[in-house]
Amino acid sequence: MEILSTAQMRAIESEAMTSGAITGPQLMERAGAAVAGQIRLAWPKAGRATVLCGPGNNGGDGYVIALLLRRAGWRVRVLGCDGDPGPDAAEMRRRWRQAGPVLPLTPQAFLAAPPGDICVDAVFGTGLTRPPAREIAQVLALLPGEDVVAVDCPSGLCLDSGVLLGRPRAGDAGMPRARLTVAFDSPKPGHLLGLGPAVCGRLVIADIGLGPWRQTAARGGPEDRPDGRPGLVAIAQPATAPRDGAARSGLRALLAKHSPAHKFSHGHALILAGGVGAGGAARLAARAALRIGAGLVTIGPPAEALAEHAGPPDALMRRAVDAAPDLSAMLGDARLRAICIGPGCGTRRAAALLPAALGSGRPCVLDADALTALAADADLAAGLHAACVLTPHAGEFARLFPDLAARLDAVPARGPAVSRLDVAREAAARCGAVVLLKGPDSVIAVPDGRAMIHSAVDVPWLATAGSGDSLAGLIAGAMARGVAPCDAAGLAVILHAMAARSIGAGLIADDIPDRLPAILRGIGA
Ligand SMILES: NC(=O)C1=CN([C@@H]2O[C@H](COP(=O)(O)OP(=O)(O)OC[C@H]3O[C@@H](n4cnc5c(N)ncnc54)[C@H](OP(=O)(O)O)[C@@H]3O)[C@@H](O)[C@H]2O)[C@@H](O)CC1
Ligand SMILES: Nc1ncnc2c1ncn2[C@@H]1O[C@H](COP(=O)(O)OP(=O)(O)O)[C@@H](O)[C@H]1O
Ligand SMILES: [K+]
Repeated sequence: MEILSTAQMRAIESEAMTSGAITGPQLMERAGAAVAGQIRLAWPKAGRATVLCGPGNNGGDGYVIALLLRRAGWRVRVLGCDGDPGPDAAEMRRRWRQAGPVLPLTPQAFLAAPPGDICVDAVFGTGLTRPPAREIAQVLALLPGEDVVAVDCPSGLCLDSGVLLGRPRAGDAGMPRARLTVAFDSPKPGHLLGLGPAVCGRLVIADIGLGPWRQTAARGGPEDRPDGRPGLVAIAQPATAPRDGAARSGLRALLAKHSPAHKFSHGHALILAGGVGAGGAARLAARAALRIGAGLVTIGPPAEALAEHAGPPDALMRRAVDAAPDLSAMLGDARLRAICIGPGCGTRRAAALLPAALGSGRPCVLDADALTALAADADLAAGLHAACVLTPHAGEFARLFPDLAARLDAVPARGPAVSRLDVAREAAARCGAVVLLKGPDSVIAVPDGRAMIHSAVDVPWLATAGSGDSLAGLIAGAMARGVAPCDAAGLAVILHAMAARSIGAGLIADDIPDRLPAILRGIGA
């Protein structure tokens, strides 16, 4: 599935209307009908609804919804803004007024009667530019506790970033929480990033017939994009991937093994390990690299720690890597196709080995201590190249790119707010490598501007020691198999979350690699 920025969405909408194939009011009718249809599915018995209509087209959708619910037997109360909402929304408001009044959008009017079974939040959508203020803010503050259906998004959420404008990014006190959000055509970044998933509740993406224009836009080069970004942002969402035929076949294509290949055709991955007592992280990575199908996996600790790796899996090869010359000698074998450096490695060891690893030009995952080493030494960062995948969590990202992290931390006063997508893209462009910014909302960014968002908010058990190590191993294993760095990162985050989801509560990082055979079987790989 693809996601669109709000600028891209507006451009596609305007292209559709300019084509003459569809008018603004028709699009609004489709949007309103989609929301009303979802409400009737979720609440089959007609009840009472309060519909809050804002000053723009989101409000216009609200008037359509009000009218359709009323026709379906609901008792509907509408609170709306004065002023000119634009021609399409004005037409919908006029149609509603033939059926009922528009009360002022004030806390007094809202509290004058019970809100009913549901409140429809059609105040702000993609056009939010600043934090809701005054009476509108007061009304929105009354919504928590009600059953809210949000049109496009809960009002106040910046759909480009997933932050609530005017509020600290982490704070969620009193934030709006919809039970259901119906958005149009494609998800926006804010549905998946930051607080988006928590405030949107169940997200339904409604098709309103813009597909042909979206596809035209998707073919355009960077210069064609309204926000100057190349192409559209691809989304990898594990919750939909297993059911989505195209996504499944995409995963299958990356994972398939064909006869008559031999083990070296599936690549050899080297997982560099740390010193005595620090081998667990690298072993988790190595196990994951084996499970994702690398033909061979070698773990490379210093000689003094080699004995620690004598236990299973027996499939794992061991070879001492004491210093950079040992690594360079190993990398003389062209069959060694990918390197993973960082998990449990120790910062000094990572710093010592990185020049040889990066200088080889081999696909390379840099995680944990390798990222810390990188942050401390600009010369090391100069060796990064397009086949490198950096896998920082938020803390490591802040060490590597303190200025970008500071922009992300600032309280967003205006929309669109800076997003994790923006900073990951900037970081990738700056360092010339793939950046996987980890978290419940992981972002994968490629130096040319392509990006993916992967939401794993439903698997909080992934936040456990060693989980990132297994992810790094999955990426290294996939790259050893010849999967492109960006695809390897995307594939790995999907499989990682699918494995975690299938384990559920009680998950520890050791379980993740061992769950892969079942997951791969399910995909049909
Ligand atoms: N794109 C599509 O394909 C389709 C889109 N559709 C619908 O249109 C929605 C987008 O409509 P929209 O562009 O009119 O913006 P919307 O979110 O209604 O609000 C913006 C208005 O509020 C204002 N404003 C902003 N912030 C404010 C604040 N804090 N406090 C007060 N005012 C504030 C802002 O004006 P400003 O003051 O910034 O100049 C503007 O007037 C979209 O979410 C979807 O529901 C569907 O109908 C059909 C298909
Ligand atoms: N709340 C969360 N929900 C879902 N996934 C998460 C959450 N927090 C972290 N993750 C994922 O778990 C992994 C944790 O990696 P990391 O922070 O490097 O852990 P470690 O260093 O202990 O291995 C990453 O893949 C990250 O995307
Ligand atoms: K809304």
